[in-house]
Amino acid sequence: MYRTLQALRLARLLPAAKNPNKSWGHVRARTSSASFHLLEDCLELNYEGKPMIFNYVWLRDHCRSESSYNSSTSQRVGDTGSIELSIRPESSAVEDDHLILTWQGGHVSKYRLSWLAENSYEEKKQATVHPRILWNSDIYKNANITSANWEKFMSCDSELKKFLHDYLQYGIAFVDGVPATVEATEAVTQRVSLIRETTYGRMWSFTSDFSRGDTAYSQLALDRHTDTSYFQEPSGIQVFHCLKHEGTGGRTLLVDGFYAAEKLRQRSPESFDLLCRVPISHEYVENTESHRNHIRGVGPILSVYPWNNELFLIRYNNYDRAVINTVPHDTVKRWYEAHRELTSELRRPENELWVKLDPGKVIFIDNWRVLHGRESFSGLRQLCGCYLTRDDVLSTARCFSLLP
Ligand SMILES: C[N+](C)(C)CCCC[C@H](N)C(=O)O
Ligand SMILES: O=C(O)CCC(=O)C(=O)O
Ligand SMILES: [Fe+2]
Repeated sequence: MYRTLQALRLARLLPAAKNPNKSWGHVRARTSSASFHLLEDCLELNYEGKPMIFNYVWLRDHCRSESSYNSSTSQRVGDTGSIELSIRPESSAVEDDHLILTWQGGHVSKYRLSWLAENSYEEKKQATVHPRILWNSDIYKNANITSANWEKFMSCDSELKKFLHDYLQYGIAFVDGVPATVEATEAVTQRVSLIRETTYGRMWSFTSDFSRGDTAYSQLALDRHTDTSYFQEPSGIQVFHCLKHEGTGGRTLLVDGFYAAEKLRQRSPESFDLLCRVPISHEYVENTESHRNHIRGVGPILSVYPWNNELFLIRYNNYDRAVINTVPHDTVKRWYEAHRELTSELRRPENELWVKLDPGKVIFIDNWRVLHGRESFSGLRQLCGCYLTRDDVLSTARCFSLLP
């Protein structure tokens, strides 16, 4: 106890700013589980056995006092543009599980130690942003995930929460018993997110009538792919509801793109890195009597968060991939090798989940993760659906505490 107090006093007395030679020195404070010392431009904190470092500008910018932060709107009030970039605290202490810094000019900032720990880079780089269960066909089937029930889904938050939980884990989720109409399909999507209107409409309902300049509007088989890869930000969710099918074939193929990409990362890290680094264009060019579009988006096949290397997006659509003209010939050769390796993983039969979408069954597909395709078919087949925004489904999930 005595030593703790002494250390605290020492920490307060030593003005870090006026002590350049000793700036990284041994200004220490201890409570039962925390110690810290002041370095040249940052503070090193050891909390519950974990070391972490906070820059002084960062600390001033993240002050949670009323004049710096509005806790009822969770918005910053302080002006980051007027913080002295070489700012340093004049005194520092740890008291009651808080770090207390007094800045030049007298402003006092107080940070809960557990808040600092949760928000430290050291913590974030270890943590998974979006925990998931990667699957192949057996893994998915053995998990016995049940579909949500339309009636309950529309009225009961616990049914929606379970659905969202499954959707976040597997990147696909189903609602059963939905009336086979566009209106009911729209209603079911409104529980989850907002519709992303595109050139195909808000809600779309299509047959193989070639009404648009795209092979989706045919009876042909479609290999696994993600949709709207030609958007700078591909659509977050794909919703399908087969309203009618009088004929054969037409099953839906689903492949977990992240399962395949993680296999590639294990087998061939250089190929994985290359697919993360090389930007590729995708294009939607439509020139018919009724529709003219020329949409182009650029981005790598795989995207990972830079701080923890976690995958968050796969764009894979060989139909819509545009001319590659931004990559030198030697890199392009390596890129084709890496693309082939990923394609082989995606095409492994054990990774393919085939489902027949019958009227009543609405599927939600995470279009940033799970690829879809279809078997060729005969007869009249009417499919309706829409794209939904990704930010809003994640927001719904956070409101249920399903994501940090
Ligand atoms: C879903 N819906 C039929 C409306 C549009 C299909 C878009 C097809 C396009 N090749 C793509 O992959 O984005
Ligand atoms: O017809 C289908 O089942 C899906 C076609 C497709 O890939 C799409 O519309 O995005
Ligand atoms: Fe598609």
